[in-house]
Amino acid sequence: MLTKTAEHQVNFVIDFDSTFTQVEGLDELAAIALAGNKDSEKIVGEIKAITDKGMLGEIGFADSLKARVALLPAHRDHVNTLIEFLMGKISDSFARNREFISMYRENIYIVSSGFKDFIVPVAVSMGVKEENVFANTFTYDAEGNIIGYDESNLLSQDKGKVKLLQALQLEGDVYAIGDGYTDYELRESGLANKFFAFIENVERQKVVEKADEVVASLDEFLYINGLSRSQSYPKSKIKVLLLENVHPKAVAAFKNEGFQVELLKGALDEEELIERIKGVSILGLRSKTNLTKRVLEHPNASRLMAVGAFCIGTNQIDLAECERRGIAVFNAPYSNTRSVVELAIGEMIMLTRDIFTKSNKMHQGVWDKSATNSYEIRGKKLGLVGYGSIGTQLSVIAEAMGMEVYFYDAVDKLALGNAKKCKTLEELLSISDFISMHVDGRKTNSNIIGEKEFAMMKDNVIFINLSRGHVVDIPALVNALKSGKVWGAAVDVFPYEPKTNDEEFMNELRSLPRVILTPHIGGSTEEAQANIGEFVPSKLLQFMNNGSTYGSVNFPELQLPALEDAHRLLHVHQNVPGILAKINGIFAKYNVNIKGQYLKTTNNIGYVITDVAKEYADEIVEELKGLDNTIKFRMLY
Ligand SMILES: NC(=O)c1ccc[n+]([C@@H]2O[C@H](COP(=O)([O-])OP(=O)(O)OC[C@H]3O[C@@H](n4cnc5c(N)ncnc54)[C@H](O)[C@@H]3O)[C@@H](O)[C@H]2O)c1
Ligand SMILES: O=C(O)[C@H](O)COP(=O)(O)O
Repeated sequence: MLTKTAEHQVNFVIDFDSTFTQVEGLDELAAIALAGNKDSEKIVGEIKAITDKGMLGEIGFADSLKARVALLPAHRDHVNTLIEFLMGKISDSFARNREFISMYRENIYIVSSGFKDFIVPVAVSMGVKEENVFANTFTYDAEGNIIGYDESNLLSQDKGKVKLLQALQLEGDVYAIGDGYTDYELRESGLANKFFAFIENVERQKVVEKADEVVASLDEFLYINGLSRSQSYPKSKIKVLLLENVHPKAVAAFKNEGFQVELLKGALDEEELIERIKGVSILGLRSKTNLTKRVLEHPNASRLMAVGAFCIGTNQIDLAECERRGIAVFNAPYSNTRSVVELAIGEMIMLTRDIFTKSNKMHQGVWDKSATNSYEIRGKKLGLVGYGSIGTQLSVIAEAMGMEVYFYDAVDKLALGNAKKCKTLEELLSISDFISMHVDGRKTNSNIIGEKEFAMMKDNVIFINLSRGHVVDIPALVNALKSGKVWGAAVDVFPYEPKTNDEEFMNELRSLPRVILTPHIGGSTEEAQANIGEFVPSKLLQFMNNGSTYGSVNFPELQLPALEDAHRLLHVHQNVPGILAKINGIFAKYNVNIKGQYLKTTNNIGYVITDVAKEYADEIVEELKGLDNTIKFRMLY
């Protein structure tokens, strides 16, 4: 059975504010009651400050409660509004673990120094027994205004939780879960066997220090205690490392799912990456961080499951090594295509009108009005090297602007519009007025444009490289510019690029006239980065949550159905004959009911996904993991 139960009776004493729900109920009640009041911010601030002091044990609880209620001009209607608000603020990990709550209903207690008036409806809606909710109660006047609270209630007193638990005399072990000092006091008093500091919503150092265990989600608590839960392995224990300042949307996407996320602004070199990849399961990078074999084979990278290239190019990643290790890689193949195309068009116009020279002169006070060496792009021949997503989109737009488009691609591509296919690179180079590079960054594309290729070009050609730096031999381009073979150039990518904005850009192209230099920003628009920040995490999350690999650049591609009332076992293995039979042999041996099974292979690896009934023997997992040629195994609940 995967669904384990505690071997002996355990009572779960759970705090409400900032634990069961994400917020402090009384603070929120104050904000609701004071909405529109000119002193609202001040009074709510005072109430919150007192709440915090109480949580940290810096003032006695009874004093803190009295002070806060005295500041609270609330009515019964405000309490009703608060209840509605709190229904939407149940902590994520509690919301997804209703099954645990119903399974352990008899032994789950909500013990709070808050108020039953709003706690009971919220807790009961989640399956908690009303009789098991212990909290204070407000007193109201005839008009429904809150005028105080029941001061005889143990929970309104100092050490109220301790007194209540003494009175309850629970049988069996007691595990206290909460974010406040008063929750720890249950452990200190000996009434609780263990105290779990719950930090999903708020982390208080003084409380964390006292904890037997610190849990970032209810799943983590359930995992530690071998209890039934919604996640096979708690996401709060899974590390996501995002590099190169990926869009905040990406950070939010992973945080919202409960992962541990770290974001670094710059790229990392090999040594730094080896250091930082320790314990990381999901890595996000852009074009500047190289994920090499050396990094991948280091023991620090042993937890790596998935990589997101938050860009188009994936030449910086050793895809084959990732595949060999069962690490799925995803990218954003179209999210910045348009941005690159727009930049290329803009640069062609700027160069052919020699705008930068004129603009620089103007800044020095020189008025040089003349049409000499200034041309339209209309009617000129544009030669595209690489006719993929960017090349084709540029082809269509350039043609709409009146250019004659030629292209050369390593594979046979259908021409769009009136574009003309060139059979050889030489043919394309010899007829084009503008040459724009849009090949991918595979190693064999190193220096595909060098002295020989520049020599084949027309005189006064305009040359653009927005693809990858190593595609063009820079000294050869410098010579071609100096000799006048190339009239002007726009270069966005370089064989070596600074790791961060703090590093100086060093390149022989610096200071040459009619050369537009940009810091690899072809894809750096707000639109493109926001698109990428949504697209890549969505692929990574699908892989993590459901096993789907659709869109992966190195893995067998599978679009899997949602997981319904089953456990999903994901097995990655070397692609040798007989593995599927062996896997199914294990299922047959343990008489497991298979609900669905999917298999896809590449030349090197196989990916088998099996959905099975929730009840089966734990030994199956061990046997599957132990099968010869297994690369990776994981399980989804
Ligand atoms: N400057 C930037 O910020 C920026 C932004 C996005 C993409 N890029 C770069 O642009 C590249 C192209 O992007 P894409 O989306 O069009 O990729 P793509 O894979 O759709 O197209 C690349 C095309 O180049 C062709 N090709 C590869 N090697 C070739 C060669 N030697 N000769 C002729 N054709 C060759 C391929 O067959 C393919 O059709 C990316 O791989 C990336 O490196 C740069
Ligand atoms: O491959 C890409 O998409 C571009 O080179 C952009 O890379 P970047 O995200 O590092 O700017």
